[in-house]
Amino acid sequence: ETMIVISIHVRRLDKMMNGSLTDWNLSVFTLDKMTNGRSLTVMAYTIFKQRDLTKKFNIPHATLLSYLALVEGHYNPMASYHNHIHATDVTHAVHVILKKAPLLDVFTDLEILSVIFSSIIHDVDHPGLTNNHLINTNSELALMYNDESVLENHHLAVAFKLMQRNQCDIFCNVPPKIRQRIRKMTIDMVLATDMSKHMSLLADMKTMVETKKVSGTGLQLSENYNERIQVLKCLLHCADLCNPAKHLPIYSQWIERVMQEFFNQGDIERDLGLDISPMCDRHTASVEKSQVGFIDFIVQPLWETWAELVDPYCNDILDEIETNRNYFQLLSDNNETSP
Ligand SMILES: CCc1cc(COc2cc(C(=O)Nc3c(Cl)cncc3Cl)ccc2OC)on1
Ligand SMILES: [Zn+2]
Ligand SMILES: [Zn+2]
Repeated sequence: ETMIVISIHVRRLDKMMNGSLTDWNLSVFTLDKMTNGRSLTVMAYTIFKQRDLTKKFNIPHATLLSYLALVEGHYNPMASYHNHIHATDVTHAVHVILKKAPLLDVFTDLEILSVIFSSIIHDVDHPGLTNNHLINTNSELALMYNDESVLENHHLAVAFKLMQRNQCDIFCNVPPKIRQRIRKMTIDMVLATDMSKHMSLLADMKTMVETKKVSGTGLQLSENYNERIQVLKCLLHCADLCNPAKHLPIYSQWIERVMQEFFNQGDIERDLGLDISPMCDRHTASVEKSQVGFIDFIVQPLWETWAELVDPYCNDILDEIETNRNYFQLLSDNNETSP
């Protein structure tokens, strides 16, 4: 599609979505159908406009549209989960979390630009395989990145490389020092989406909870970069893990997709005679059990710590997670009892 067609989509949807954009349970699947598979460009452009980021950072509209369309086109359509719709979902989640009362006026425009930019690009060109699989199969990517946060390093390299394309440097009018700060924050946040960093991220957040007095209104963050980036890393990580916090019809579609992706990897590992990765064997995996485990060990502890540190009022999210967890626990019990 030409830029004109996309900007027509954007303008038309901008009006429609204006109200619903901050709706936590907006269906990005419906949005993607409405935008002919351009939900990331439309979502991201609308958020940039609503937050006045194009004006604040002097981003030419055509450059923004070109870069967003280029990034969207570099998400892997063959990945059933880690495609451009996941990026739309995470970008939308970051936008909605940032709008919550305790976070209003906490972050600078630069930090808001950086975390929204990070969510847009955070999984670009994902192969639909895990880091461990890429390492165990001696892939080119693992070789390139010495087995360390292989995918996350790749997403970052691709995103910044694409910015060098003609008329795609969205930070062309940003002073070099500020560009450098955006780049540093983006690298730190996207590297922190590596699940192998989850436990240390959670531990650091719990430390912050211990030391941080959350004032009556919102989070009081110091000027210290490490403290501020810590919360931003967690924000993006929470958004990356927001599926179980959505209404069941939406959450179920993400389960379908992640299962398909994991099982596809398991099929490859079986064919190669490798050990099949956890939850990736379609012949033995229990979807219900793995979701209960995913919620109990990863998602609920993360969101509960987020609530303690930042948003004591995100009970609606914690309630949704618990409701979904109990639903899959029930399914799992029934599968046990009934033969
Ligand atoms: C049977 C396959 C299976 C796998 C799981 C775990 O479930 C999920 C896991 C993930 C999940 O692990 N996402 C992810 C993140 Cl946040 C960061 N880096 C890599 C990855 Cl893969 C995202 C969504 C899920 O369910 C909706 O539950 N069942
Ligand atoms: Zn990722
Ligand atoms: Zn992701």
